[in-house]
Amino acid sequence: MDANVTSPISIDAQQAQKQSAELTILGAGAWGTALASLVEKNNHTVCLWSRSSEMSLADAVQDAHVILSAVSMKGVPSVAAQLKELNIPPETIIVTATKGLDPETTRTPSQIFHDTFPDNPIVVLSGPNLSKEIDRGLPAATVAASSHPEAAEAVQYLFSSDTFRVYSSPDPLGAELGGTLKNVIAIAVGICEGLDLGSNARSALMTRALPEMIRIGTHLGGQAETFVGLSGLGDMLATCTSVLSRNYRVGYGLAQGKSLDQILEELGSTAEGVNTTNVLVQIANREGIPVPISRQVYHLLNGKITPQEAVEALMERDLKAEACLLT
Ligand SMILES: NC(=O)C1=CN([C@@H]2O[C@H](COP(=O)(O)OP(=O)(O)OC[C@H]3O[C@@H](n4cnc5c(N)ncnc54)[C@H](O)[C@@H]3O)[C@@H](O)[C@H]2O)C=CC1
Ligand SMILES: O=C(CO)COP(=O)(O)O
Repeated sequence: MDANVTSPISIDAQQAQKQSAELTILGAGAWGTALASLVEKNNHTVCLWSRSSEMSLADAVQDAHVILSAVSMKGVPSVAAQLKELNIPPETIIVTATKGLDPETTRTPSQIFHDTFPDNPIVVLSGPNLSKEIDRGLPAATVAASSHPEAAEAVQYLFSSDTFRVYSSPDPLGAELGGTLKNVIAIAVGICEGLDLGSNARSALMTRALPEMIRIGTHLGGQAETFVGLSGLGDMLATCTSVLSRNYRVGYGLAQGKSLDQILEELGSTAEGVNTTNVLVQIANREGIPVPISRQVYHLLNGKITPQEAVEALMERDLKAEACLLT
């Protein structure tokens, strides 16, 4: 269900149509709605569009200087394709806030937007940003990353406030992959917590997950240092330690013996880590990248092993030197 049905900021479609919108947000779910509130707080004009809006997509984006996509991964290819039909000017900044991988092509959302709009500046907005905390006005920080520094800066100023601190970065792919890959790790840590394996196990899991994220993230084009920043380690810490995280709750539910279908129905909202795990393992198999933690999550999500067997498989791997971050 779209969160705009019960949204605290309800933007009348016809009124929004008449306004000159600086920013149009596509996707009125939990994250799109929270982002719209942040921008409204800064006195910018924002138009919040969803596929169930009365307003057409063409009307929603016609005056936008910045278009931000906060739809879940499964909606990104079609939203990009619909936008493509609308002759978006090349100076319009396109921001993506989705954390996922396309199952058809294994591309990230920023890669999809870049391929669709090669002349537009693309910015990734990603960080430790649980929307329920943002909705409460609690302090948070995030990253606006782009290979166009002036576009990253524009997005930085659009969203920054006394409760939301935005850092810029020149590494969009690294920022995006950090936010995406940590969802798989949040499922793993949720399992660990659901099994009540203790603080030592949780610490070991999160620490060893970081080189796994860096290994795959750098292979796909991200910069290693980005993964130890807010959009990587920072987001992993937030998501793996909070019951507000839907991905964590997927893992927790699995450890309690619930079926994936039951967990997702109870969540009633997007948990991108499920799809991301499947795509990630597809990439790892294709490219020969070791992803031991993600692989156990994959087996578990696909009903091939029990949570206990996943733990045993990780503990019984060949012994090795801890060595550097990338091994
Ligand atoms: N909720 C959060 O705390 C945060 C979420 N994110 C990411 O933002 C994305 C969206 O998450 P939420 O808003 O939480 O999910 P949600 O489940 O609340 O909302 C998903 C939105 O995507 C839209 N959508 C899905 N398929 C579509 C399609 N084919 N065409 C148009 N719209 C479509 C839905 O209508 C809905 O508005 C996810 O990738 C998530 O990982 C990122 C940071 C924080
Ligand atoms: O990405 C998020 C926080 O940064 C949201 O996490 P969940 O999708 O697991 O709720």
